[in-house]
Amino acid sequence: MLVMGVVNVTPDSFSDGGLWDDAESAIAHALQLVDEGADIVDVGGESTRPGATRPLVTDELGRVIPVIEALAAAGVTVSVDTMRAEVAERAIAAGARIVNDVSGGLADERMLPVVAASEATYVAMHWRAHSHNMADFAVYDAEDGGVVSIVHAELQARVESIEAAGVDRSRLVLDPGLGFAKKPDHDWSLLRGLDVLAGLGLPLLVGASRKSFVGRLLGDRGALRPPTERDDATLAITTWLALQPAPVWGVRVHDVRGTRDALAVVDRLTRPPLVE
Ligand SMILES: Nc1nc2ncc(COP(=O)(O)O)nc2c(=O)[nH]1
Repeated sequence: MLVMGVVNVTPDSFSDGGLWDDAESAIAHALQLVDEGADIVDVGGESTRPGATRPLVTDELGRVIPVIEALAAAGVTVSVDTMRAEVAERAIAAGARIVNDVSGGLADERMLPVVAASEATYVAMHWRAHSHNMADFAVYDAEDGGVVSIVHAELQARVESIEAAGVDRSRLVLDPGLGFAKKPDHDWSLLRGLDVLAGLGLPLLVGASRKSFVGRLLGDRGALRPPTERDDATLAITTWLALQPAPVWGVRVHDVRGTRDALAVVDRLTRPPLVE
């Protein structure tokens, strides 16, 4: 299971906005995550939390490109977290080897041609435009099999479009998009239904870290547990994922050190004994 560390170079991300919205501190934080055991660093310049105002492309580029250049030059495997083709293109040129597109190619019609023209790995996440329209959620409950079967079908459709655009499936990773156009119950159902999504035959990336469905579980009297106090519960999810018969390709996390600790424990307890 790969560990993808999150570096949001944004002033307004939901869990760590503004902590390192300048290149120098973002680079330092990313290198620290690598020291703590991150296999990949995911650099994002646009907050995806509900209601966030979109930065200009120039602002998003200004945030992520200097960070990606420095990290790639330092030998770090970098993914760029962007919905914009221009940002993906410039990030690949700067050394990013993965394009992490929360829209799965739906937000920018130029994205798939850009990815097709590259050798980058493409993470396509399940997403719905205008995903915070409450009406979107009802459909998950209306149909039998619920959210898992609908996300499976919608991801399958994305895979077909992505392949048709010339991106070989060997470069594809899928992601259920926890917290995007879903209610908390849907997120928990998707975690429990990852084996169904694995039936798509592609690696899965899971981004549960600090998400609001975790905050709601831990909160009391209706209040959400604050994002920075959700890491322990996130580790429990990561541990549970690592114990599944077919563990996912990777987890996208803020707490890399804790994740590595949890995976070390799982490995020690599940590793076949050298001698009986
Ligand atoms: N592939 C993928 N990318 C993502 N990017 C941002 C966020 C929002 O969380 P953040 O604000 O902590 O980055 N979540 C995901 C996710 O779940 N999967």
